[in-house]
Amino acid sequence: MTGYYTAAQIRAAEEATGDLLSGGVLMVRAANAVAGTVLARLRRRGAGVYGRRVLLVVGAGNNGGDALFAGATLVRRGVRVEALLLDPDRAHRAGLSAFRRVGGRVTDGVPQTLDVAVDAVVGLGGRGPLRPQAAAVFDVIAQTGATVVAVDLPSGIDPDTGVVHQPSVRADVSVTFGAPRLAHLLAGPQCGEVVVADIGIDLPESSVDSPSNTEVAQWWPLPGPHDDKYSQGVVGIVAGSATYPGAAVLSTAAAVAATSGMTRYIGPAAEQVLAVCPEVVTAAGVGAAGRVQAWAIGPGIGTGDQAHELLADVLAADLPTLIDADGLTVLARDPGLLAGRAAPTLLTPHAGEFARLAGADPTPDRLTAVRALAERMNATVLLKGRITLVADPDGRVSGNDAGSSWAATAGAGDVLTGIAGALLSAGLPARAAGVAAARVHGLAAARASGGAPIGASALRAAVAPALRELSDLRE
Ligand SMILES: NC(=O)C1=CN([C@@H]2O[C@H](COP(=O)(O)OP(=O)(O)OC[C@H]3O[C@@H](n4cnc5c(N)ncnc54)[C@H](O)[C@@H]3O)[C@@H](O)[C@H]2O)[C@@H](O)CC1
Ligand SMILES: Nc1ncnc2c1ncn2[C@@H]1O[C@H](COP(=O)(O)OP(=O)(O)O)[C@@H](O)[C@H]1O
Ligand SMILES: [K+]
Repeated sequence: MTGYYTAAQIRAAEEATGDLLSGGVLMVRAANAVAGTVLARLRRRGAGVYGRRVLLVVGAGNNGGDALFAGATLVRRGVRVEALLLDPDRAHRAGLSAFRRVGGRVTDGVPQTLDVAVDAVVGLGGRGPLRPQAAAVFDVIAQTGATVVAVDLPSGIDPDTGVVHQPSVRADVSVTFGAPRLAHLLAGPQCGEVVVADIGIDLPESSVDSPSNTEVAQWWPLPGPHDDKYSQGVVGIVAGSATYPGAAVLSTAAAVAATSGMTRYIGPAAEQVLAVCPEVVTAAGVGAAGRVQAWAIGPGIGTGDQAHELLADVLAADLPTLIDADGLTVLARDPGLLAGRAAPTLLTPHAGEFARLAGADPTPDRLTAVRALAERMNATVLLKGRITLVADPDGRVSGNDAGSSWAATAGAGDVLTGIAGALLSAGLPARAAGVAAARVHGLAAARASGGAPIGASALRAAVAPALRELSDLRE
């Protein structure tokens, strides 16, 4: 599990090292990591590092200090390094003299040919957008095609909320120290590859995490020698309508693909569902469904009285329940439906449904917003998007970066509902079910796409190949 930290947590851990911080040892370690990352990127762009060109864009704080010490190391390796000081009077003193001592040059402009640009404008101390002077520098850098290495995190991104201010730096790689910051999850696509360097600081367990693929693979329920169709979880899907039969097909078929065991379907699209998945067991209503270990309700059910009645029936069963799409719209009008529930509830809104439930848009600070709604609803809330965030009422959050945005297509949410519902029925806790489903959903989207746009049916069809790939990681 990778934990993500606030700036205050990182600063506290640095301070706890005492002499290592005050004596500059931490900064030397950080600088070594920056130099190592720059050298690796220079090698990736072509043979040798001697004579290659690197520009350090240096701000007024310790973030700039990291880059100047790294620059000194690079100069000693024969790299042609120049430093552009945004605020020369406030540049890190010791760093600047170390850089100058070995022959590092200070410059006023961006060289025309450049291999790597180092963003050391601001790190944990950054507030607000990139100022105009720095923004103009990075505009010119973009034209050189240089690889952008961010020290700690790209400047212009809030370390704790991941808010990407405009303008801000977009990095190819971010090299950070001790542990990733919240921004590396919340603004993942802006950070590029994240390299975490050990600088010898200790951190407590984080309340925000993201599982590795191996962890997701270990959690995933697979049939064992003593399993039968009931022991692995039966999920009941309530979805679809005469207007939206597709939602029923996508969510039910996704549940069938996600786990073994049994999938039941309740709704008016039984014929269409059976045409795609003859293994699904259909029933006339929630009460007539027979044995079910978890419910997933909402895609395409409509928002009228009948949908309300269905949701009330499902919730009254007090089994683990996922509520999505129209189910969320109904719930937003009558949040009392959740009263008295003991079983886990997983709400899976996109931004619009979130706003209906919370009364306000989840942006810009999605982490705070999803935590607040989970606490208020006393339910686990999965906020969809490129970065999916799954919050428990106690404030713990698991996140997933889909890695690409091919899943941003109509019906993809129905597929997520089926996958997560199946995991709930297998007994996974709501937050784990949500984040594991989001991970496989993202992998399936990337796999189905291969660079071309896809529809939700293709995404659903790629769930099995994605799971096959994951199962290779099981120990
Ligand atoms: N203190 C240490 O020994 C260590 C510090 N580390 C580095 O130090 C960084 C934190 O250093 P600081 O606390 O000095 O803070 P930063 O260097 O991140 O930024 C602080 C400076 O930037 C200015 N600033 C804030 N927002 C700005 C904006 N949008 N545009 C332009 N300027 C802005 C502030 O006025 C302040 O002068 C970390 O991110 C990390 O890179 C690491 O080297 C580990 C050890
Ligand atoms: N930009 C994006 N990148 C990756 N995944 C995304 C992106 N936008 C949405 N998704 C994912 O795709 C699905 C879309 O769900 P939803 O908005 O409910 O669509 P629908 O209701 O049409 O099925 C969710 O799983 C969501 O997390
Ligand atoms: K930076």
